[in-house]
Amino acid sequence: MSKQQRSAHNNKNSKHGKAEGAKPSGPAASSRPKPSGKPAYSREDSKPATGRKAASSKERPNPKAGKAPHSYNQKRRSTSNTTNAEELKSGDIIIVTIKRLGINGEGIGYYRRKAVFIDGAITDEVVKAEVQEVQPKFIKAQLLEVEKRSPHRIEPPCPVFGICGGCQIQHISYEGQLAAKTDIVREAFNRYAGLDNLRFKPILGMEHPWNYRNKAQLQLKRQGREVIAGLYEADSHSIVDISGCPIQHPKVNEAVEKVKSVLEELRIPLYKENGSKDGVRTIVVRHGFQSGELQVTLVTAGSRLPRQDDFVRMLRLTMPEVSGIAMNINPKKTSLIFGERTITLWGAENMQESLSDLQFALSPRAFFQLNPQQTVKLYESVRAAAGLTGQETVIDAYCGTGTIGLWLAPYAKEIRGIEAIPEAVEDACINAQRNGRTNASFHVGQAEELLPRWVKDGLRPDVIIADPPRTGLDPRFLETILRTKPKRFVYVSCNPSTLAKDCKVLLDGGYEIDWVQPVDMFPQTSHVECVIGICRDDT
Ligand SMILES: C[S@@+](CC[C@H](N)C(=O)[O-])C[C@H]1O[C@@H](n2cnc3c(N)ncnc32)[C@H](O)[C@@H]1O
Repeated sequence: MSKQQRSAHNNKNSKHGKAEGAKPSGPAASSRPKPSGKPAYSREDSKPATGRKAASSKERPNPKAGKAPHSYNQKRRSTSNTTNAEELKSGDIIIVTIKRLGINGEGIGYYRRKAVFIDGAITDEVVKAEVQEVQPKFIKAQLLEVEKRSPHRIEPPCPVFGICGGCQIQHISYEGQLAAKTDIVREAFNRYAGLDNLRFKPILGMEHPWNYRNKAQLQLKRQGREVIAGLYEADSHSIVDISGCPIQHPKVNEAVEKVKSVLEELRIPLYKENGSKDGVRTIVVRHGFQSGELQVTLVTAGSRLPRQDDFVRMLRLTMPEVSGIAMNINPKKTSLIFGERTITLWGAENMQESLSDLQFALSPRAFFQLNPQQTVKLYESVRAAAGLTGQETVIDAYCGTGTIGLWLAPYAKEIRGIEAIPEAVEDACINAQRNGRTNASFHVGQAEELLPRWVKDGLRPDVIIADPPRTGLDPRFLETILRTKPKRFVYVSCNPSTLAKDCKVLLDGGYEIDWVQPVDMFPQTSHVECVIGICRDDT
């Protein structure tokens, strides 16, 4: 695939760098559910969807204990279940039966028909909780004591669970987590698309649901001489040290420690240290599970890294397996981790990794699924949903480094990928060539702009696949699907709310959902990935 074959289009408004983790990032959709017969709530959409959230109170109970951190009797104001929900005040004590888990892993029950959100409570438990916030449509309460315990309640193994915002449901057995995630998806379709009879395939879980993350993306602070790398505590900007994080691969943890020690040793300034606007903001480490390679990227606020040569020399000595060291410059204060400019400080511009028998080049800013073991299951589900015969023209929208398109290329006539990040498209083109996928091309652009343009120029895709960030599909993209009427549409999503809302638009436009396949890409967190096969018969 030559560079000339790529589209020149490169829109400045791309959601660069938003894709970590849990495809991680970007706010969840802000639209509110329409009033229904059920008690309404919309908090799940008002929370930032970093995927790394937990209970918000400073005086947070440890959800594993099922006991209050302070005496419940001392705080008691009212345990009456006869108080009107409107009359409740902060500090009141209520007893709630938990009906299900919400999208952020919180227990949801009802008090006088008003939804109550309680972090750390589990479905079917009866809990005592202290009211923290009373809003017109919901109540937020803090777990004090578990009166009736779920058989799925377990001791969370991580010492910072409940403080670090990374995992939300370590206190639930893995079996319970899988069931809860399926319920979260069902509830989203029920609430946002009015569908309660969809065919759900059993969720695809992991045999060992730990050490699965191939990438760490950590904020930095200095404590004395020591550099601390971690995640933000939920609802705050205080950084929690996550050394030895049990969902990250040990090689990733080890690499983070080494980068920290070099930053410490060389006293390289961190962002905002001593009032400076320069310095290192974030460290990003990615590990190739198959290749064994390690890619280290420092995200800096300024365009110069103090003691850059010493940093490279020392890091290579400490970490001989490092394959590339890069610096990404992000001068702006936004929720995006990466800025637009990346400079290779040493080694390879992109890291090598493989999935099954496919080889991939990955540049620092390009998205790659965080859980390689589950990615193979995810992509096989996409293949099943696409129903290819070898004759189809397939659009791989939001294609990243071309992974889905290249997975499907042997089963289709032509693959055309669209991706907003130029480096990821360069990677995808290299990947197509390296894997001999001559029927695949990849193009820089916004999916909602490039697809309509291609359709205007006469393209009639048979199958469209979309794997957007958490924000879901742009209305222009949905409108193009409805106008173009591909036989099949495959939606890969990490946000059940936006997924269900977008599917509703397609269903109203004549499509039908074949099945829903939940895939657990992020064990111990409340996130759930889904592949949905959607089709129409009138084309
Ligand atoms: C969840 S990732 C999926 C990547 C790929 N399908 C995979 O499995 O690795 C979403 C991708 O969409 C890209 N993206 C975000 N907004 C976009 C837009 N409006 N148009 C095209 N690509 C976009 C991101 O850069 C990211 O690479």
